[in-house]
Amino acid sequence: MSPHPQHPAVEVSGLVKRYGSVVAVNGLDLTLERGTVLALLGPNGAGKTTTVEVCEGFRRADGGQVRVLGLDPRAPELRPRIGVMPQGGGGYPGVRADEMLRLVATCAADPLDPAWLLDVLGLSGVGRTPYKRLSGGQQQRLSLACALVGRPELVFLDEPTAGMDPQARRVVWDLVAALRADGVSVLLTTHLMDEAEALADRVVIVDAGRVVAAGTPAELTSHRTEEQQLRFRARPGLDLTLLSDALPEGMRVREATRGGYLVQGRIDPQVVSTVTSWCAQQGVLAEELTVAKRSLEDVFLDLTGRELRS
Ligand SMILES: Nc1ncnc2c1ncn2[C@@H]1O[C@H](COP(=O)(O)OP(=O)(O)OP(=O)(O)O)[C@@H](O)[C@H]1O
Repeated sequence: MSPHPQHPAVEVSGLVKRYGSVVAVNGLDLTLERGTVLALLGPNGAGKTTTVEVCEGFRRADGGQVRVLGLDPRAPELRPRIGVMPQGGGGYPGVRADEMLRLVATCAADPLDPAWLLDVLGLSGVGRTPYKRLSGGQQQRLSLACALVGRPELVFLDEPTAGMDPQARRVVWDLVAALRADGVSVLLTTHLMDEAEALADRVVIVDAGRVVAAGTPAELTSHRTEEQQLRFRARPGLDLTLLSDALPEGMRVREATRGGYLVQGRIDPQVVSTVTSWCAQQGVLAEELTVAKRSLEDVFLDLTGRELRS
């Protein structure tokens, strides 16, 4: 056995964080294994940023345990080993993009070449542009470059692709995949289900400061393996009582959006036939009929509800 067993990159247990009377994080547990990517998903105000900021050492926990690379998150020796991309940029308004990255690079023992990193992130053309004149997506990419230039073992990315166009998002996704391939551990927050599905080894869904589900994207979406969805479009307001009676017990049918119908349960060929025959009896053509398993977004909405958060 190794004399220095490797600790997980991040270990959080029973984390509690309050802001006055607001309980932002309420007994949250998560583990980020080394060399893997973990995505924290949750509605607005769920406590994702607060959790990440405690792990980064920027906020003090009110309760629970947090270890980062086996250390207290506020330990000074962690600074050169972690990279942080905060939500919403954080650069000095007048500093030029390349100056800012070079400045951060000087703090690292063995930094990446800033010019190369600017090029990888598609920022070479704006290297001389002051931070305040960069677009939101360019500021985000510069912030990511600053998080990575010191060759960290662990990076925290808070909504790394927020405000980016699809091309820039793709560059960031490729970069995160490359980091993982290099053995870097990544803890990211996102609202994008496709981002979590594409990048993360594990997804932790948080709501109201607590974990409501955790697993690989495949585990989360196949939690109820027999559960599938049949969707079709038809004229709005169809009376679904007869269809409901004709379907096997346990199947649910509803008009999920205006004219968009959803049948949930174990979808087999007989069910598809029942739905199309019923449509024929109603004299309607079922358009865009598809059968699919539950997506990560369906799991997320089932767990966290469909109403908007303030
Ligand atoms: N500095 C603060 N002072 C007071 N309350 C705060 C502060 N920061 C966050 N909160 C509150 O704590 C709760 C959790 O916020 P947090 O930013 O951690 O959530 P989040 O999941 O990151 O949300 P979002 O997806 O909108 O970024 C919210 O109710 C928020 O209003």
